[in-house]
Amino acid sequence: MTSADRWLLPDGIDEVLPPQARQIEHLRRHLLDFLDNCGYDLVIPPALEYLDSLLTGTGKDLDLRTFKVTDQLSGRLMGLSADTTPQVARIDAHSYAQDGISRFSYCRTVFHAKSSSLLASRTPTQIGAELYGEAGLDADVEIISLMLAMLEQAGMQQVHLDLGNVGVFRALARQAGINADQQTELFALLKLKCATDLAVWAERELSDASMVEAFTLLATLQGGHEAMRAQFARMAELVPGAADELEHVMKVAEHVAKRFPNTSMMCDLTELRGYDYHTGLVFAAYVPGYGDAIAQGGRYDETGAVFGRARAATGFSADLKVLARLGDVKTDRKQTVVAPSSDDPALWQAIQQLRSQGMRVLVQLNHDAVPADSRLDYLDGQWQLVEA
Ligand SMILES: N[C@@H](Cc1c[nH]c[nH+]1)C(=O)O
Repeated sequence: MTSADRWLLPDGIDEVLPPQARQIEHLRRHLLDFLDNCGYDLVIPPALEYLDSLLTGTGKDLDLRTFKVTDQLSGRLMGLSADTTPQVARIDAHSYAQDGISRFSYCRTVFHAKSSSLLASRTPTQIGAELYGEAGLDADVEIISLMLAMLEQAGMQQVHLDLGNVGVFRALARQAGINADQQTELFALLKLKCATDLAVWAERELSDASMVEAFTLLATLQGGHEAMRAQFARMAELVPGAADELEHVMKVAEHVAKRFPNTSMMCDLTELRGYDYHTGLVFAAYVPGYGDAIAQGGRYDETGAVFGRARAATGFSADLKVLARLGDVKTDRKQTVVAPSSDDPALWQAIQQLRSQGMRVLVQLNHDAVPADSRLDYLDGQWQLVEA
């Protein structure tokens, strides 16, 4: 290993330097205060825990994304948390199981063995909120509104919202009786958003003509919610099990549009992004010039069940570092004071007092040229602030 190699960071792993680190920290405090003002209680789940508890009930995609290590103490396999949501679900179901509605927020580093996209860091700072105990429209509208309001607080402009519903796909798959392998193939085709390939697949794999029509229709369910009405109605006729979920997407879209008239919005039922644990309405926010979602979330009503308490659940997450970069957060420049190096206890007292008032005070060391707004000088028998 050459000395140059020793300083190499692994792919997708970054270090944050001044002044970006200060901006990120400023934004973290601001957004957590905002989430607190909205009634969300901060939780800090462990970064490392036994793999069983970390991955129980979450699905294969999170497993593939999780770094694994052996615990030298117990010999058991542990994992570095790749996503805070299942851990918060466990807190809600088990460690902090309250009656009624629970609201939690979080902000911490998570670790991805495999990054979620070419743009994404393998150590994102995941910030988000989760809401438990309410299955209805109000909870979905609350959490999407909270996500959009938080993005506003982070300085995001021209946010676009995508609404999808994995429940529609699941209801369709159930009715058509397709197996797990066929579902995987379908997922891949829907991700490519190629209606012709999907139609060919449906003709080949399905005998029931109404199911062929339903799958072909699914590939076209993308557009403004008003424009989608007729297609949604046809889909509900073909797949009665999806009718409630379709109606739900429409209602959520109407409510969110009233609160955020300037946010462009699109329903996209071909969008099956998200983790395996999502069960219903899913959503993602985008801004121009950035190819990935800047925040995403959805319903995951089943996750708490494996921890002993199935609860209605919805939430969202974002990467704080991405928000800080795209939102161009302005941090106030603190007034900087330079003080001489001296063992006078009165100088030490004066320095501490200025620091407690929020000023940045540096003690000048040898050859240290500090750009400062003012300096501490000994004048008329006391330490005084003088313009630099
Ligand atoms: N944790 C999910 C988003 C989410 C939060 N709550 C529900 N879903 C993600 O990072 O994609």
